This record gives sequence, C-alpha cells and structure tokens, in this order.
Amino acid sequence: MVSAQPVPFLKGHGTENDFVILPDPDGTLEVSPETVARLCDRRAGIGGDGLLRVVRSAAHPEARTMAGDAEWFMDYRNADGSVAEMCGNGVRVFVRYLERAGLAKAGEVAVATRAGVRRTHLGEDGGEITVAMGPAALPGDEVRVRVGERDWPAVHVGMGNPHAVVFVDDLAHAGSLLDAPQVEPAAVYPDGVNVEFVVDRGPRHVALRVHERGSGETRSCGTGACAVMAAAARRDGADPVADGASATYTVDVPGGRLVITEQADGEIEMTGPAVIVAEGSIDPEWLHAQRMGPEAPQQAHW
Ligand SMILES: N[C@@H](CCC[C@H](N)C(=O)O)C(=O)O
Repeated sequence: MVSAQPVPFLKGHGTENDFVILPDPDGTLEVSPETVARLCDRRAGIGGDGLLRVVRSAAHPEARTMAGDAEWFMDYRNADGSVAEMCGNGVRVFVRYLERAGLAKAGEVAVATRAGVRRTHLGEDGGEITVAMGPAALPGDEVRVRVGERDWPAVHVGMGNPHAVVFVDDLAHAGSLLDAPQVEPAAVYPDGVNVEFVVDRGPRHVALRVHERGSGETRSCGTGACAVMAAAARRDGADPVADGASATYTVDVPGGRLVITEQADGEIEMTGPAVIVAEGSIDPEWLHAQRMGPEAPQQAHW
C-alpha cells in the first residue's frame, strides 16, 4: 500500500539519544529496513539514532501475548534499519509520546518491548521518567575489546540486548568510534554488540561513551548505562542481590545524566529525561520514492 496521505511523525530524545516516532496504532504500516534508514538519515531524512513505531500490542504479532499487560508495543529499530530487542532511552520517549497523545496518564505505564514488558513511572509534572529495566544478565564470559593498538578486558552484560562494558583510563582512548570496536570472541555476540567505554568520576559516579550496534556512536544509551551500572557495582565489590541492599550510580553520558539503581531483587531502575521536540508529517511522495529503486515491488509499501 502506498500512503497517499501525509504520514504523521514526531521527533524526540532522551539525554540526546534521538528518535523518529511513528504513531501506527493499528499496525497498518509495513516499515522496511531501507525506509527506517532513510527516515533516520540526518541529511536525506528526518534524522535519528533510531525509530520508535507506536503500535497497539494486540495489533502486532510480536506483542500480542503481552497485550493483557501492556496496551502499547514499542517497535524499536536502529538507524540502519535493524531490529533491536530493547531501547532504554526509547522507552522513556515512547511514554512521553503516549502522555502527549492522551494515551497514557501520570502513574504506572507498562510498555511491551521485544525484551518483554517494561514498567515505567510517569510523573505529573513532565519531569523525569523511571523505567524498571529488568535484571542484568552477567554470564561471566571472557571478552576483550580492541580499538587501534589498545585492548581491554570487557564485561559481558545482557539488558535484553547485548553489551560489552570496558573500564578505561580516559574516554579519549576509545578513539573516534567512527568504526565499531573489535570485540572478541565474536561468538559471544552472534547478533552484534553495543560497546560502552567507562571512566570513574567519583564514588558511584561514572561517565561513558558508547558505540551502538546499528547506530554508531550516540550521545546516550539507556540499556548501556544500566549495563555499566551493573558492571561497575560488581567491580566496586557491591552485588545488590547477594548483599540484599540496593546500589545507586550516577551515569554521565555525552548528552546528559541518568541515575540507575539496582534493587536487592535485581531489578534495575533507570531515571532520566524524555523530550518531544517536534511534530510534523512525512511527504507521501518522498516516502514512496524510497521504495522506487530497481528492487522495488510493484505493490510498494513502506
Ligand atoms: N539507545 C538504546 C539502545 C538501542 C538498541 C541498541 N542499539 C541495540 O542494537 O541493542 C538505549 O537507550 O538503550
């Protein structure tokens, strides 16, 4: 189906991790990886680190089983069009969109994701949003990360999506991050990996740079900040689950600050901002043109 009507979109960010938001309540838009990449292109499209399609859980085959717990499904795509399980900053921006559209009210808002249902707390005042991100998985694999001549041991952390956390002396040692860091053994991450470089700023206070799978270096990564918190706590001799005591870390990212608490039951809670910056419509002719290469099917959809 070619949409003849302008297609509504919004643009938002959380600690400058920015997203194109595509409301599609009934799940009627088929958004190809190529179209996502064009929409996220900062010169030829709208621009973003990723895309958040807002679909009713009941209307999406991957989310139907979660519909009883969460009315809305965050169909997240990276800027290159690839699909990811979870996006921490994205969930906050997604909830901000639901609030703005009158689809959610202050209080507890559940969101279905490919990593499962995530519960969020939305305040009355448009302030920060807290997300229960689930527990971190720390399988203990021996992993190394290399950038140019430097290489470091890394901590494998799962936050619904895969991470390698590297503690470095200086964030500049991560280099330009124009290319993905080399992570070995590659077999630990069959679907690719997000890599966080971390320095200490003070007691339970760290800063990071991140290279995201499918998006390159970004100004923030919410799941990455949670992975960093879990790895930093264990490095510092704290294990909230074993200790029976929560631990809170401040995580500075290039685009702002996130506060992460791991509760004694292992749940990791992330608090941070979420902002909608623009609202508009996509020209249907431009969209259609994205599908008109030599490979384009007769019945184009987007
Ligand atoms: N920026 C996101 C993570 C987005 C997905 C990631 N690039 C992946 O492929 O796993 C966040 O805030 O968590």
